[in-house]
Amino acid sequence: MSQPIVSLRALSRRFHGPDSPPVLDRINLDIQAGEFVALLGRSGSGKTTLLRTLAGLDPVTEGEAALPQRRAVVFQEPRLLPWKPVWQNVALGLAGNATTTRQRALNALREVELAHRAEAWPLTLSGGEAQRTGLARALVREPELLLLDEPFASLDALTRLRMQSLVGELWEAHRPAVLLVTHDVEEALLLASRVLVLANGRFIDDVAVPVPRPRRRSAPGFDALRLRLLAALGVDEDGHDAAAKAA
Ligand SMILES: Nc1ncnc2c1ncn2[C@@H]1O[C@H](COP(=O)(O)OP(=O)(O)OP(=O)(O)O)[C@@H](O)[C@H]1O
Repeated sequence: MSQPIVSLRALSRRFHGPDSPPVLDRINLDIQAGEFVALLGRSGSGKTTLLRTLAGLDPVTEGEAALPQRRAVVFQEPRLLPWKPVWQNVALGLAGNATTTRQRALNALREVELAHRAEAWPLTLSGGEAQRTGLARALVREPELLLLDEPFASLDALTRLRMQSLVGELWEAHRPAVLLVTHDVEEALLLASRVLVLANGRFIDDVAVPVPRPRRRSAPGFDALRLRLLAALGVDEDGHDAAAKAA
């Protein structure tokens, strides 16, 4: 296999001094170019901390991290600058003259089906449009590693479904490596080539998803993977704590 573009070795993260319990505990992780990885875990398991480390937003103090140069993040909230129109938010920080950066921003907006809102003010966007702007702002940088931190969590169910398939299409078109942090087992299985489960700062499962694309929940094997991942998360199908039910 070729050289991974992300390589973490014995990476730990503590927030309260060298003797505090680690939030990430000697993590090893390789991500290959173009691989779509989903990261599942219960609340507080360290998912965002890991994503922030891969984004270079959190320092590496224990262990080693090799990361690609071009990385981009889409957060749960789009974090747009309200005083700049949509296209300028997308173009923010791009190198080049005004004409080419505008053109690049417009191309990215077209890819997320938002070219018609290029001149709009962020506060006039719907939640889904704002998130698509965030996605365009990430794509325009042509990232080798795209980090998605629960990007659909605050969207309504239908918009969420549409965004999921849009992200799948964009990944197929551009093939960045992706790390998608999510709470949603089905979302992970619809999008990722591989699903990791984090608990107490360690990976407790690492599952390949050999289901052909475009993925359907009814595809053979999908449900077995869903049940396996729910079991790893320790919840039953209705979201109840499996251990509590067994007791
Ligand atoms: N800057 C920080 N300072 C101190 N503690 C932190 C900091 N960031 C995260 N933590 C702690 O690290 C643990 C893991 O947090 P993290 O946000 O990575 O979890 P998560 O899996 O993303 O949770 P959620 O699904 O609820 O977003 C939590 O106990 C959290 O309180």
